[in-house]
Amino acid sequence: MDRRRSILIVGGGTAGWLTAAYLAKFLEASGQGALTITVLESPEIGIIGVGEATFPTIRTTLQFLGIDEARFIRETSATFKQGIRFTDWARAPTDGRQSHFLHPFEAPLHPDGASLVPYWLLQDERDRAPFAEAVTIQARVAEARRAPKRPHEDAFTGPLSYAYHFDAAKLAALLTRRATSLGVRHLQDQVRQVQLDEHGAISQVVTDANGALEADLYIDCTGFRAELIGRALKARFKPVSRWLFTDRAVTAKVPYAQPDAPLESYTISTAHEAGWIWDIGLNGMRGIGCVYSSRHMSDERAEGVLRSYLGPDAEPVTRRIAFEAGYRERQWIKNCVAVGLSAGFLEPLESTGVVLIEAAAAMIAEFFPHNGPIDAPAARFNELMTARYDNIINFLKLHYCLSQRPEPFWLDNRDPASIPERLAQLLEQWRYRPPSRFDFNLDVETFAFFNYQYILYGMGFRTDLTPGRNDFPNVGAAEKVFARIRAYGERASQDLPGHRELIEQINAEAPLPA
Ligand SMILES: Cc1cc2nc3c(=O)[nH]c(=O)nc-3n(C[C@H](O)[C@H](O)[C@H](O)COP(=O)(O)OP(=O)(O)OC[C@H]3O[C@@H](n4cnc5c(N)ncnc54)[C@H](O)[C@@H]3O)c2cc1C
Repeated sequence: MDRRRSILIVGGGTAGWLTAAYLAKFLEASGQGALTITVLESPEIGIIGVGEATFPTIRTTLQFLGIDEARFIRETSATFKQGIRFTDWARAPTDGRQSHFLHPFEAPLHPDGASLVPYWLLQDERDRAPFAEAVTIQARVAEARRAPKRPHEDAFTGPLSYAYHFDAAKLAALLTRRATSLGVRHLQDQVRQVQLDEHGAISQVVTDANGALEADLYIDCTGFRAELIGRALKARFKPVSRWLFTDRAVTAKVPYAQPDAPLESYTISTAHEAGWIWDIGLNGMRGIGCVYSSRHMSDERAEGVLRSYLGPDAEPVTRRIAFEAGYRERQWIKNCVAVGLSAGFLEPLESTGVVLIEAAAAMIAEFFPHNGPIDAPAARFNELMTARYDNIINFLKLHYCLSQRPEPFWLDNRDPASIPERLAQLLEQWRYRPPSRFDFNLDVETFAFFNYQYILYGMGFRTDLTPGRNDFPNVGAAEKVFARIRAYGERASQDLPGHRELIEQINAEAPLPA
């Protein structure tokens, strides 16, 4: 067959434009430029416009797309993200005293192939350094409000791993420009009807202004509306609310109190009685959202929790978003594949929405059948994506089920019946040994063993190695490495530029020609 195959992407949020740009670039990069790709989006419906925090994979994706890092930072009001700081998750504040721990992106230092983790576990709990601070210099650097890189360093790389916080609407606009420059066709229109053929595949989508449109592959990026995969093809949605309870968010954007207010290079996640609050420092604005379980908290109470977090002087315009935690087990059916919120959404914790889009886009690009049945990759795609969702559920649940907070939401989260079986098995094993890379199948994981270690030991989980203490004889050598991490961390906190300073410097540079 020498006819060019065509792809119609319905939806122009992060999912639609990232997938479009990725496919266009991949096909160009691999010299197979024989496809037509169209994005159809409805300006009336608009995009969800949340999703401001990302995971380090985004650097590789943006670099692959050929987007200049400085331009990306300027055009999306982006800041650097070195991890997440969890406040009041392990226990509720007492007498106003809060507890916190950091989940940094940088893996624990692993000198000469030997893990430091057993040696940290065997230290005296009463006076050892917090886990993240003991095993990586990134904790000190982030807490000192330093950037993960210096201005002269190459794009998308630096001494420390990082992702970004950005304005989601501005990212969609930037991706639109990039995708169209790669040859993606852009239609602004609304799909009113999706027609199926006698085999149950999509035969055409009917739009207001462009009539009926046909393609070989339809990519559903219509967000929670799931117009193609859900409404037309009736792909079953698998709710996961028995494990993950949050289902609402009330969000606000607020200006900084002063132009030189501290700019954190981590997402602040503060637990409350029935969920948590995200606080994301963008350039010029803070994005804040209160995530909660409607079974445990009313909408009015959630708004009150958000307002008291913001303080008496803030007058935010708030927005309420309802979601149902879950995903579609069949995300690729016949000639339709879903990417983004139409495929599933768990909750905002640990910023997995955009990572799942990146994973799906990369898989569609590599699997794309240039000839033969268009649904040939469907079974494998569905297997890999659902495994990814299931594994993320385990990681998210870990944050909730280890908490010692006393409120009903947190007690319900500790109920063994609410803990997925695989996670319960792992937790049992981790009482006797720390998480290992062999616990996970990396092809279908978003989070590695060390991400689990940061959460476990940040939350105060105990892995008891004391009966086998003699199996870890290199205490002296380990202590020297801990001291080196401390010293390097202090030096890096002096040497690296301030986070706000670096963001301001990048924004002050002359923009590149378009
Ligand atoms: C409260 C909340 C917080 C989140 N926080 C994060 C986070 O911090 N990090 C992260 O990675 N992810 C986060 N996410 C997920 C993230 O927002 C999404 O993964 C991401 O924005 C992608 O959305 P989307 O493109 O699938 O959908 P949308 O942005 O909703 O886009 C849907 C598109 O489809 C179009 N459309 C719909 N129906 C039609 C039709 N009939 N005809 C034509 N066009 C149509 C719309 O116009 C729009 O262009 C969060 C999600 C929620 C709900």
